[in-house]
Amino acid sequence: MLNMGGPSTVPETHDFLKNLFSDSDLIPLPFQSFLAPIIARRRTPQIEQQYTDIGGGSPILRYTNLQGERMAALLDELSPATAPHKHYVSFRYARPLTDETARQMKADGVKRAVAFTQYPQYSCSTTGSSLNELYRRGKAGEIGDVEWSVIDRWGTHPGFVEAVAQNIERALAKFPESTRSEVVLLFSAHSLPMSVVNRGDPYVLEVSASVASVMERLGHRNPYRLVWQSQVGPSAWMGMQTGEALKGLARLGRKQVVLVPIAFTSDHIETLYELDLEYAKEAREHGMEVHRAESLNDSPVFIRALADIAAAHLKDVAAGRAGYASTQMGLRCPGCTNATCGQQKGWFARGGR
Ligand SMILES: C=CC1=C(C)c2cc3[nH]c(cc4nc(cc5[nH]c(cc1n2)c(C)c5CCC(=O)O)C(CCC(=O)O)=C4C)c(C)c3C=C
Ligand code: FES
Ligand SMILES: [Fe+2]
Repeated sequence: MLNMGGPSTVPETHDFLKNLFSDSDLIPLPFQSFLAPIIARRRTPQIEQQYTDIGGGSPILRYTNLQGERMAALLDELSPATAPHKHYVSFRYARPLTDETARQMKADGVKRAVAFTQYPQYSCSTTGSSLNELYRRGKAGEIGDVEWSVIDRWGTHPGFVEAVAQNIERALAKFPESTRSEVVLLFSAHSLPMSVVNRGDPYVLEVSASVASVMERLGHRNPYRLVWQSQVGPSAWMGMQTGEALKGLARLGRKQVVLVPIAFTSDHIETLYELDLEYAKEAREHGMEVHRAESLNDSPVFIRALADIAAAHLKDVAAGRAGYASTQMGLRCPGCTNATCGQQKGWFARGGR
């Protein structure tokens, strides 16, 4: 289960940020190994405060383990031919990091594994970075003799769409029935720098496809927009920004809003801090009524979807109906200049050999 991870406790924040700013697949910096620790240290106090404000750390490891355990149990029923199943967590910036998981898998003698991204939509800055790291460890022999396949995206899977839709319906139910159909659904995803969008990264398109699927499932009973949050630094990022959108809606007199996190499956500072504590509070000051759809977290509908996605994948690969990775994963961004992307894709297409 691949994801970025988050500091489980506040004192882990610095290492998390240092790993994040050291990742040239996410943030290419000149003199990266020199600059990353400096930027991380400068940013640590502010981010530590945010993790303190949301209860002392990121819940992502707890939720990922819970999702993984329940998914594996369901998989034993859905796919007895490949049982028993076991989940491992591999985070890009927080423990358990890929090298730690690699050692564990090697010690356990794992022979067959699925690299299952936990980002619903594909970006080279997120899933791509995790796969590049896994490829480097695998190629160096750190994981042992494993046959790999990849689940690289699932942003329009009906089970995922259903789980998001149900959480939106629960948030909508908090509004009075008389005005409920006027509530604006504001889907919010982590933004991307325009430099990444403009090299042909698929994320913006895939997040849009998720939103379209969820709206279809909801029967288009409410107006909606997709907006983008959490940009960092001075460069141009994909917009419109979530905070600006809320202000604009207030100005237009559209004062009832459901905020929907659509690109991350468990709670993190971006939902709990940015959406709940910053934006929703500010919006209420503008006289708005804002409710947030819950993150998927331990949603049984979502966990069932994870198991369905994995079961279908295992069946397809075993039957030779699909390669080790999707056809979409085989295509590099037309503007990609990162040689590792090409090597990684070739390696996974051969089952990690
Ligand atoms: C799936 C969504 C995400 C994409 C796409 C993404 C791209 C991206 N992010 C940065 C820079 C930073 N991201 C930071 C934190 C962070 N990012 C995501 C998700 C996506 N990022 C999450 C869920 C989190 C937070 C973890 C949490 O617990 O909340 C940070 C660190 C925090 C900070 O310093 O503000 C940075 C920096 C870039 C440059 C990028 C695309 C290239
Ligand atoms: S940046 Fe997208 S494939 Fe390399
Ligand atoms: Fe980010």
